[in-house]
Amino acid sequence: MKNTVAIIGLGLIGGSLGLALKRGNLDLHITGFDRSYSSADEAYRRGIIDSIAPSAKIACENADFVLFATPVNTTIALMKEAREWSLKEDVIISDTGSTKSPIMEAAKWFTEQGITFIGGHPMAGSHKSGVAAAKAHLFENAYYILTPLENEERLKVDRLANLLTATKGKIVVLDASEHDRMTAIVSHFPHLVASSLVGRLAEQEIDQPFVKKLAAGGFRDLTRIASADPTMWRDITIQNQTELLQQLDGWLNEMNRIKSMLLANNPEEIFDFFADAKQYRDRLPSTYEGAVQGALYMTFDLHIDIPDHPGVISEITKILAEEEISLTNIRIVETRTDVYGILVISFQTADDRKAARNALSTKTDYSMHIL
Ligand SMILES: NC(=O)c1ccc[n+]([C@@H]2O[C@H](COP(=O)([O-])OP(=O)(O)OC[C@H]3O[C@@H](n4cnc5c(N)ncnc54)[C@H](O)[C@@H]3O)[C@@H](O)[C@H]2O)c1
Ligand SMILES: O=C(O)C(=O)C[C@]1(C(=O)O)C=C[C@@H](O)C=C1
Repeated sequence: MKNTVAIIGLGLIGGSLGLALKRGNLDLHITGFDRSYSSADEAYRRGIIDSIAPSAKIACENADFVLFATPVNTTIALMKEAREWSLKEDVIISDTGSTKSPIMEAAKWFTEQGITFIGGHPMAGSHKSGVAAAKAHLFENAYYILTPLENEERLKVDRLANLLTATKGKIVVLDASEHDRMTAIVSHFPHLVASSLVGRLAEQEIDQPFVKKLAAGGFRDLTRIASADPTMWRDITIQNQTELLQQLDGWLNEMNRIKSMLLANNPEEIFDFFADAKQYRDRLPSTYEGAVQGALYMTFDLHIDIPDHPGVISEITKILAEEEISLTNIRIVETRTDVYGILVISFQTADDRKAARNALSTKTDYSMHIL
């Protein structure tokens, strides 16, 4: 008999999970519920789910796997409602939330009843939200973190991991509090900084209306994530308050250090500050090898969001050849940075890159990004 998977919340992440599970060709029936009927309907029409459930309760009561993909405070509220539901005895419940400790705290009730809840968090996403942005390959090569409670049976974790192999993510098991401490520095705190930088620009614009027109590559790269969904980030910020306060203290110390550096205006000290950051940043595992060139050799990179199959590269290079656009480098990125693109093509000029982007957007459906 087919296993039934219930996905609650059919936005970017729930939709992408549904697509990945479908692509995995597992013998599954996927049912979905979203409080927005139009999202559920779109998910059904795109083949992300096989049926629309009339409520979260009905979706979950028939399910072998439940995946909550709602904003994290909503997930906790739904987990509380689920205490009244008649779930299957051997159901495995998981979530996709960006925070884990409060969710695993709420999960203890399920464990006490003999019901399995294993926290989950795919470390890939976007500033875009909603089912329209869902992609089957969103999680490919990304870390997919699982946070089982201490006494969780290994077999249950394996069953969930087995289901999630369809995402082609790299499954790792972490302790929930360790997870929250790490995501605070690599994801949650940067989000606060990005949004506050945007706030600073908005403030300055009052006196200098022209300033926002000057916000070019640097500002845009650094603040892309500030365009993400405020409900999702409100909930993450509330749930990871303690770690964020720790990060903020560290940041304030760092800003004071920078202030002293600016006051001293010592060229060597300022050079070392930038050089140390560059050295570390260039060595991050997600930094594209070869993307950082010497100052005399500038390249124009196009990041293309592609599924993981070999024909794609020849399809793309064929289009570029037909258009007589030369490329200087092409590489596949094993791990991602802040987009889900995995193919990076470099061009000698901005015009070549523009022409390539135009040609590829006419002839393919792949999303493209210039970082
Ligand atoms: N966006 C990312 O980059 C990203 C990455 C990894 C994990 N996450 C986590 O995944 C979860 C979902 O994020 P997303 O980006 O898919 O958000 P999203 O806004 O794209 O989707 C959330 C969906 O949940 C639905 N929803 C809200 N309340 C509901 C309720 N009570 N019942 C049923 N449906 C409800 C919304 O209508 C929406 O369709 C969040 O917990 C987030 O922290 C997000
Ligand atoms: O790429 C982005 O826009 C994201 O914000 C994705 C991102 C991240 O911070 O890396 C955001 C939240 C998730 O929990 C995981 C991934």
